[in-house]
Amino acid sequence: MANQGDVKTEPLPNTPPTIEVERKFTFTDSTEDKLQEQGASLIQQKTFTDIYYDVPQYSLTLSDHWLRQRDGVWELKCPPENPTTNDLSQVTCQYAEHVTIPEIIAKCSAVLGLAIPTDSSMQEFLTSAQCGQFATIKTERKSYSLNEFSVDLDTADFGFRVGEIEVLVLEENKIADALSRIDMLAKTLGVGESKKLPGKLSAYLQRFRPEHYKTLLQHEIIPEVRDEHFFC
Ligand SMILES: Cc1ncc(C[n+]2csc(CCOP(=O)(O)OP(=O)(O)OP(=O)(O)O)c2C)c(N)n1
Ligand SMILES: [Mg+2]
Repeated sequence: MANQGDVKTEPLPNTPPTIEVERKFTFTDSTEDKLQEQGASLIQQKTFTDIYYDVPQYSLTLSDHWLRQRDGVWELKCPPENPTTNDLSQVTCQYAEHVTIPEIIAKCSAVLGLAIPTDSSMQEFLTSAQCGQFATIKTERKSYSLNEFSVDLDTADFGFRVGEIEVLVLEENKIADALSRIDMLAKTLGVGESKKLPGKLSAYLQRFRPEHYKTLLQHEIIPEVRDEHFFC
């Protein structure tokens, strides 16, 4: 995660992308007790709003590129250059997170096959690419810290709840190790599901953008969302 604090600062140029290795899980009231038993401390409780963007043909999300503004700050989550593939990558996600505008424009333009100058503003990029908003999600997040892990318990405004264990790594050769450490913690917390769980955006699309959801599901970009994933 990047730039989620209350103070919005422009990221420094040439900030290397961090790689987020994360695993989603379904949480219950007892999850917080288990976290605290393991020595986790509640470090933050906050609310934020994400606005996601794509072109009408869904080209960005079909390429697993997730362009959003979180409380007004631009972020792009996309696959790392060299993702790790092993058994644990079936239940865990790896994303590079870009936060500098030139990088975001370069990555998105490449996916869209457009030559948009990287010194454009985001507004110029959106107009040239015909890119618009497709989802707005308000999340209440409780963040726990446990050793190198960050554990987020998210409740979205449309009745969807999901937990995430996350480790940030700076180099791709550290991904495999992060995957197995996340797996150990998931088992300790009793949340070691055997397949990927959908996140908030997948659930949002299933409920509010069925055409977009069906297209991403058919291309195996997102996992299937079932009714039991919602709590109201
Ligand atoms: C299990 C799974 N869910 C969603 C996707 C598609 N997808 C990938 S990124 C992505 C964008 C949303 O990322 P996510 O981590 O679910 O949101 P959030 O927790 O609010 O952001 P954070 O604070 O962690 O930055 C999507 C839909 C996928 N490939 N696999
Ligand atoms: Mg996440």
